[in-house]
Amino acid sequence: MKTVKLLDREFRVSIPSEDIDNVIAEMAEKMNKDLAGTNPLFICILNGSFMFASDLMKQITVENAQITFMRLSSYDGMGTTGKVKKLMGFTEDLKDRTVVLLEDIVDTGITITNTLEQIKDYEAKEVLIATMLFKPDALIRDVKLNYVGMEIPNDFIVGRGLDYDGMGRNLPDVYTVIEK
Ligand SMILES: O=P(O)(O)OC[C@H]1O[C@H](OP(=O)(O)OP(=O)(O)O)[C@H](O)[C@@H]1O
Ligand code: HPA
Repeated sequence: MKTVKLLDREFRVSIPSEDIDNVIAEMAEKMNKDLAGTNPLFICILNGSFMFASDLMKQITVENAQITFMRLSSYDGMGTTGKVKKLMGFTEDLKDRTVVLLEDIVDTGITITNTLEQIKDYEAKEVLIATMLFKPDALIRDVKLNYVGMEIPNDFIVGRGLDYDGMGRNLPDVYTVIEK
């Protein structure tokens, strides 16, 4: 079993990199069809989404697609603080645009619903949500996800952009914590 130690915790591979590559390719294919002619603005929610956004955007062929970034943070160690801090905003005008929020993971749903709230006043034409991973059993907010790469169990994971106290974002595979 492939494992990795990060700080005080051990993790085991739970989703190989190729499986994630495949679901991202499927998401891109679907978006290329759905979003044709919309001049979409993708918003990558940093930090965790940097790798997903990069892998996805290389496969987006929609004409006039754009990407921008915002940085939010709510996790401390392995748990949500329940409070979403905005650390960096964006300057683009969203008015009358098709906006696609890019998330590495929707877990409790607190971050994504908070983001929707934050951009409500920008009067986008529509706001779609694309997430690489989704934990349905952890969700405590009512939110519609338009593109979901993979549904996963409610366990703490790292890799592919996701971190444990800043560690493990660079791992291409996804790892699940081994409970002590
Ligand atoms: O659905 P939720 O329970 O809100 O969890 C999802 C959010 O948690 C992570 O961000 P985090 O706050 O850890 O910041 P990071 O992206 O910088 O790691 C992840 O990137 C999502 O944005
Ligand atoms: O399982 C997770 N791992 C790392 N970061 C996260 N942010 C939400 N859920 C997770």
